[in-house]
Amino acid sequence: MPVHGARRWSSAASAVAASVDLRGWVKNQGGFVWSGLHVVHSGSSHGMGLVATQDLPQGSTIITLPRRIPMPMPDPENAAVLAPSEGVICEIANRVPEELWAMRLGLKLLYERAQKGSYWWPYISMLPHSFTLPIFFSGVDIESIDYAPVTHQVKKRCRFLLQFSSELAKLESLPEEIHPFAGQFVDSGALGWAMAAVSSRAFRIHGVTNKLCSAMMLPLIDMCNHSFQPNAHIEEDLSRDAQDVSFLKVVTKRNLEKGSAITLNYGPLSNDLLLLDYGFVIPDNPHDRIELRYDGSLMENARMIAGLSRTGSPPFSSPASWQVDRLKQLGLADSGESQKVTLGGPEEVDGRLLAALRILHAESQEPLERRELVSLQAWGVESMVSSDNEERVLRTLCGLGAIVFNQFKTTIEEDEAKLSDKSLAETSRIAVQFRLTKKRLVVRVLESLKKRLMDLRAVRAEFQ
Ligand SMILES: C[S@@+](CC[C@H](N)C(=O)[O-])C[C@H]1O[C@@H](n2cnc3c(N)ncnc32)[C@H](O)[C@@H]1O
Repeated sequence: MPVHGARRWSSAASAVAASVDLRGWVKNQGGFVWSGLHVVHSGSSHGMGLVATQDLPQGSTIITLPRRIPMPMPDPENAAVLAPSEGVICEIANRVPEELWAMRLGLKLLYERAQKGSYWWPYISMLPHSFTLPIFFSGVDIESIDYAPVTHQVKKRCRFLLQFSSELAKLESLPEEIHPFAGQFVDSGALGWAMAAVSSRAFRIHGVTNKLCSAMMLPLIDMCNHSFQPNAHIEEDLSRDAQDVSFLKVVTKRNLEKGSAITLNYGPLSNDLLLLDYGFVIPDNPHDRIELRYDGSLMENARMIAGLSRTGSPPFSSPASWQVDRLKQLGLADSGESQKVTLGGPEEVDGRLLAALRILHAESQEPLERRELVSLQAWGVESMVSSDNEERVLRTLCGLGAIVFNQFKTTIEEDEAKLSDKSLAETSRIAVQFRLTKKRLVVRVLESLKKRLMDLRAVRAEFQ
């Protein structure tokens, strides 16, 4: 099922000398690269990166790219100026589901990679040959992720790549002049390589002009690694000169010391997205969450695990009609996509899940009658139905956390022991790191819920 690297696929770009001076190329194309900026191998799992070889003050521009350097998806509305083979790219890109946007731009990358004399050769030849994204993991490593929402996505992407490559095999009947990949068969490995190159390196810039909304490959800028506390950011360059050449620039957000790695924030991404699209995870990621499908039976199990007896309320799996009405308002009464709820993230517990449990634990509808749904979805004394109801909600959430935690096949200690094995393959390491971050996240949420419970009990004791 996993796809294999693009080994068999030859590219025109590979004919270029292995070591291309990307900085020199950017400058030759009319861009600016600060003289103290160097491309280095970070010596860690981060791969290549950019470093400052001198101190630099905050607000300094370190890279500017002219408009012609970024590689966007060809615009089908400009069909008149596109080469016929590029028009074919636009056409096949339309068959790619929206959620796999990286594959669309990946087709353009493969197109350029196959063209002799492509403008982007110097850039493409510098791209990594392999990626640590889970579409390239072995079946064992995919299973070892041990987290259904992600393994499901990985398998879906692998299936798509295999199916799409057999669809693209039909392009073989096209005459070579209009064949988008210069007559070559694009296998699932080549497609996976391109999708990975794009998902891990393209940027979606939301600038002030409407031309900046689509994803683009940004040569050199894409050598910057990620940090949630970045020291640089990308800006649209509004001070264009008469030739309208500068387009995007990277500007320092802080004073840089000599030796600092230049980092950008790739966005408020969960570890799921970081793993799927970039092939790495961040321990203690503040944007990470555990995804669950809301289900009355699951809530009922959580209640039982928490040791809570049923008071006057019906089982959570068959709530009273007034409860169903409120759950419907939350979008949690019918099955479907909208039933995704989460634990973790800045709010710790998904507001809809919190509100649903407050509703399910209410013994009658009276205390809820005057309650707005938004209020039920927030933490705080004013959002509680009653302190007794809140205690039950918090305990049920702890039960839910325990269920989630126990679903993992290994313990935190076992994962830590595995990671201490220096001979562990990189992809196996990433899979274990991923599931470990999820478990630690559940532990953090549980600790925080227990603290809320203690605080609530302390307040209750004060008023008794
Ligand atoms: C936009 S590229 C950055 C340049 C890249 N390091 C290279 O070798 O070309 C994004 C990739 O860099 C690596 N990376 C970036 N930030 C990272 C981080 N904070 N931790 C681990 N790997 C990171 C991941 O492999 C990711 O897919």
